[in-house]
Amino acid sequence: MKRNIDVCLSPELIGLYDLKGKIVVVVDILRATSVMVTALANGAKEIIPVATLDEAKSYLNKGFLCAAERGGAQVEGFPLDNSPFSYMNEEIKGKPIVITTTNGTLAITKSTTADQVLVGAFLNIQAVADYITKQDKDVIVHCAGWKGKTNMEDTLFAGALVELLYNSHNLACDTAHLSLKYYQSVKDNLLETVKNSAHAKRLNKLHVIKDIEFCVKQSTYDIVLILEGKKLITTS
Ligand SMILES: O=C(O)[C@H](CS(=O)(=O)O)OP(=O)(O)O
Repeated sequence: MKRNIDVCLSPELIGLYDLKGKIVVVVDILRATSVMVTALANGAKEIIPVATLDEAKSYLNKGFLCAAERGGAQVEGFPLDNSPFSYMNEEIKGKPIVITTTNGTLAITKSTTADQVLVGAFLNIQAVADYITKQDKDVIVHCAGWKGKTNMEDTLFAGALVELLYNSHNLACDTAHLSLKYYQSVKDNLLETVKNSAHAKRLNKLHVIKDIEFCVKQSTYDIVLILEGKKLITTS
């Protein structure tokens, strides 16, 4: 029997969805979930996503390696920022990393009533789709958006995942149709499309164009991130 896939376009709307018994895939392409996938693919032990700076500070005071970003910029006093390129070095290998960002970590903390919480990015989209097809569960893609608003790049990821799961999952509601059609209309020109997003323009002011180019690459990493308690780890 086919399962269902639905798309929630903002954390402000997640209360309208019943997450119980379902897999939720949280996505924040620019850049939180792309960073998390990159960090675990490059040897970090686990990611501890936290919603607030105060929580991150308490981990920092205990000696954890911490990343904090607000408004796209690294928060003073924290050693790591929100660029995937900061997670490709020896410093992170084998270590837990605490991350708080403007949108992505909030979406994760709002998803915890689900049966399973996965973290998705274009960087691991095929691995996420393959994992889901082996589970017998309905799926909700939870787009982190930007400060409660819908955004282009997370909606495009949702559409791409709907396309990959089209044969195993029914489209539960209109947002699944919308995101699929939107993705299919621009998928041959994904980078140029995302470069025109409001989020990319905000980040461009911070000179992170290479981050955007990296974050739209598909299936660079063959790993799946799953939330266990408060930690994101790779599934075995
Ligand atoms: O650093 C990022 O990529 C963004 C910054 S913001 O949304 O423009 O403030 O944070 P994220 O939580 O990864 O969307």
